Amino acid sequence: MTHQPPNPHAIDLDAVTRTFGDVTAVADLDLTVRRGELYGFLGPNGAGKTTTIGLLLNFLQPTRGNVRLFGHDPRDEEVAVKTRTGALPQGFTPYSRLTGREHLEFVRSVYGVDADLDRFLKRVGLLEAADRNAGAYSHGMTRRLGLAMALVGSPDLLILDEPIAGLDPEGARRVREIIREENERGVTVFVSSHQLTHVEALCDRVGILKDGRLLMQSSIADLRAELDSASSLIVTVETKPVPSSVRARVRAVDGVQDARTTGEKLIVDYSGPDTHAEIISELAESECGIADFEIERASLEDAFAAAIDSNGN
Ligand SMILES: Nc1ncnc2c1ncn2[C@@H]1O[C@H](COP(=O)(O)OP(=O)(O)OP(=O)(O)O)[C@@H](O)[C@H]1O
Repeated sequence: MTHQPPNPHAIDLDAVTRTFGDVTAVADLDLTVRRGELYGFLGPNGAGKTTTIGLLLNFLQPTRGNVRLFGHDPRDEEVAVKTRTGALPQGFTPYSRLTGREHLEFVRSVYGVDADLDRFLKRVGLLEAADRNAGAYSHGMTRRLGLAMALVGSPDLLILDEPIAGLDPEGARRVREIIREENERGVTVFVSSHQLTHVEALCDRVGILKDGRLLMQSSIADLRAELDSASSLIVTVETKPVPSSVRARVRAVDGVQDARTTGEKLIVDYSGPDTHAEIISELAESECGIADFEIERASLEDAFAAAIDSNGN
């Protein structure tokens, strides 16, 4: 008998399209998430994140293409997929007449596991409120209850739709910590957000979705390295205005993307570790001279905004 190695991917989307009437929510999406990875699925409102998550959870079916979790198509092998997956969907609302604890008891019975519910309630900070009706929980408490429900079955894959949005700083810190701990014990995590700051410190890799298409995918480390060299040099010149011939010379320096003037300042966008030194020597030799200069580095948040803006806006 030949032994099949386990599929290395927890998630595989192959040319997946999902339309609603004439709206294309997800367009020809290819995306893979390796086992054990912590993947941040980013995009502005309406990008198609919730639709993608609906496809992963088999709440929705693709119009075209294939979805696979651990190598299984959730349409054909729903039980095999569901028993390994814990999910926090975006619109999760608790049953108003059940307590927080009863919600977890329900999930425990569905999964047939012997979970210590107090441990889960404590982890999400709901132990004291566990015997209150969940219908009266605040938004943050509801999200944390949803997260506890996703965890009870000890899943191999967690799919979390905006788990941090709307939480207070303590709630956000707690949820991030839980996500990190789960990932450290080997759980693959797929977490969506419309704010890079919510997931930046957590994720191994991020993908940015817009209009149903993946604009870019990168490890946070690569994104950061790229950005470290993407900066603006802001130069106060000694003699203004800056002649167009000087701007043209600066623009011709390798690594310079743009050079523009505002008042007595010349602003040069550039990338590359040595570019700023070349710009400065070019200007020092010019008729403008340099009175002062500073370097402004782009933030990850800027890059996220730029990636979204650069496409179709
Ligand atoms: N059931 C539906 N019927 C019609 N259009 C839909 C439906 N669900 C989603 N859409 C449309 O698909 C597109 C993607 O929506 P989706 O909810 O997946 O985006 P999102 O990235 O999750 O946005 P948000 O961050 O606002 O939750 C939007 O244009 C939305 O209006």
